[in-house]
Amino acid sequence: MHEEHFHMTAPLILVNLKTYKEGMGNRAHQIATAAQLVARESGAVIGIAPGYIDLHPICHHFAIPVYAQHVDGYEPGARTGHMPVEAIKLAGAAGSLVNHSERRLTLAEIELAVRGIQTQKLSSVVCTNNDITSAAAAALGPDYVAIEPPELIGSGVSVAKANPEIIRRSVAAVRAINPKVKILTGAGIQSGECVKIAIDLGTDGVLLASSVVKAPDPVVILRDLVSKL
Ligand SMILES: O=C[C@H](O)COP(=O)(O)O
Repeated sequence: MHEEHFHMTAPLILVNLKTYKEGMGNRAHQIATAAQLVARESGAVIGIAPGYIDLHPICHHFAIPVYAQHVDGYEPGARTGHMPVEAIKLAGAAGSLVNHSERRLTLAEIELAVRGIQTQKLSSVVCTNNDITSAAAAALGPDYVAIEPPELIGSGVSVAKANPEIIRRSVAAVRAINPKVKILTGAGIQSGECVKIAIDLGTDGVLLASSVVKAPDPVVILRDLVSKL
């Protein structure tokens, strides 16, 4: 999956399973099955970011981009409880989120993780909370910056509708620093309309979680999310 993913220009719908009970084990496989089905029938690029335990089996059973939720930039070696980039690559991951709002890192750690991901030729998605941190993240040259206002995460209120200004400002800030960096936005994304607003504001896709992970039938939500692409 790696090569196609790097060269893709289509918008990315990236579903983070977080540590929701509804996103673990069999349910992670159910969401991956739904993502693959909807991606195939729509032509959209739908990736998922499962927990580490589910990363390897999902990478090997599904032809969708699979991301780790976090990675450490350290070299493999005498460290305990860390996740080297080499480990997620061996598991088959396409890349990793870095600095998610629920897994914040120091600036030095973000830089180390982005370099490690680049060295392994995987895809990096650096999460940010506003336009200023988006500009700082863009200076590190990741594949994606994902702007998510923390107060809207998991709220059911869509950033695309509640705060389109922060998306606009972040797109401008990232483009001014490095126009090659792609942009995702997230927090409360739940429908095709949210995705359309995000794309129309100049982003390259969305990062979302609860609306898909907690849905009784993830296929229904995923079909709606890609309906206006
Ligand atoms: O990683 C995903 C984001 O934190 C958004 O979460 P949410 O879609 O539940 O608001």
